[in-house]
Amino acid sequence: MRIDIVTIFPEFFRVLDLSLLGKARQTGLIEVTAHDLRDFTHDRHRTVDDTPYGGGAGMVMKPEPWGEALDAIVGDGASDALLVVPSPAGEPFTQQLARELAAEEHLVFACGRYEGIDQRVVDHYATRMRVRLISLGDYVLNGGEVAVMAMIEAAGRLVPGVVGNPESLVEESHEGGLLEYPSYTKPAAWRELEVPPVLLSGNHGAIAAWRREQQLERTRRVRPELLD
Ligand SMILES: Oc1ccccc1-c1ccno1
Repeated sequence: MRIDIVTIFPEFFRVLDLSLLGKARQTGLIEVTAHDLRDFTHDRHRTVDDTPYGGGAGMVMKPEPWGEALDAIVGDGASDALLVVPSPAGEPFTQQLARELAAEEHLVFACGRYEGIDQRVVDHYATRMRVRLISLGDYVLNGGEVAVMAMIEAAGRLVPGVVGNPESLVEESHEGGLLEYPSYTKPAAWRELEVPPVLLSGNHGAIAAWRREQQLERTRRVRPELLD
C-alpha cells in the first residue's frame, strides 16, 4: 500500500515511523510520504489560504497549491488512487470503512486547515479519481491531520502482514459488529479484585461463551444501536 499525505504540517506524521506502522514501512508493506503543501506555492510568503468569497470569518485554502500538489502525486489524468478528505461534513469513519481503506493500493489524504479547502479541488479531482469525504466524529478539529493519523492507523493495521498475529484482529471491538470483551492478565488478584473464575477454568467452551456474553452485554449497555 502507498499512502501520500498533503499537509502544511508534514512533520506531524513523523510519529508514523514508530510502532507497528514503522515496521510496516521498513518492510515495504506500507509506503508513507508526507508532502508539504507550501512546497507547491510560488510567492515569497508561501501562501496557502485567502479570504472566503461571500464573506465570513476565517480563511479558505486556495485551490492552486492543492492542484499542483495532487497532480505531483497522481499525475495530470485519471487515477486509480482514492483521495480521502477528512471533513466534519464527511461520511462517518467506521471499522468497515477502515477495512475498505485497507484494501486500497494507493491512498492520498488531503489535510485541510482553516475553514477548509476550496470546494473546486474536490469537484475537480472527482472527475479524475474516487474522492471520499470522511468524518472522524461529530466534533470539530483544527485540521485534518489528527483525523488522517487515526485513519492511517486503523486501516494500516488491517493490511495483511502489518500485525504479527492476525488472530488478534478477529476479536476486537467492532469486528463482527460487537464491542470487545474485557481482558485480564496476571496477577489473579489485584487490589481485592479477582479475575473472573471462568477465565482460570481451562474450559475453552465456557470461556468462549462467557466472552460472547460479555460482548453482547457491553454492546447492549454502551452502543445498543450496533445491535439494530
Ligand atoms: O474538524 C475538522 C477540520 C478539518 C478536517 C477534518 C475535521 C474533522 C472533524 C471530524 N472529522 O474530521
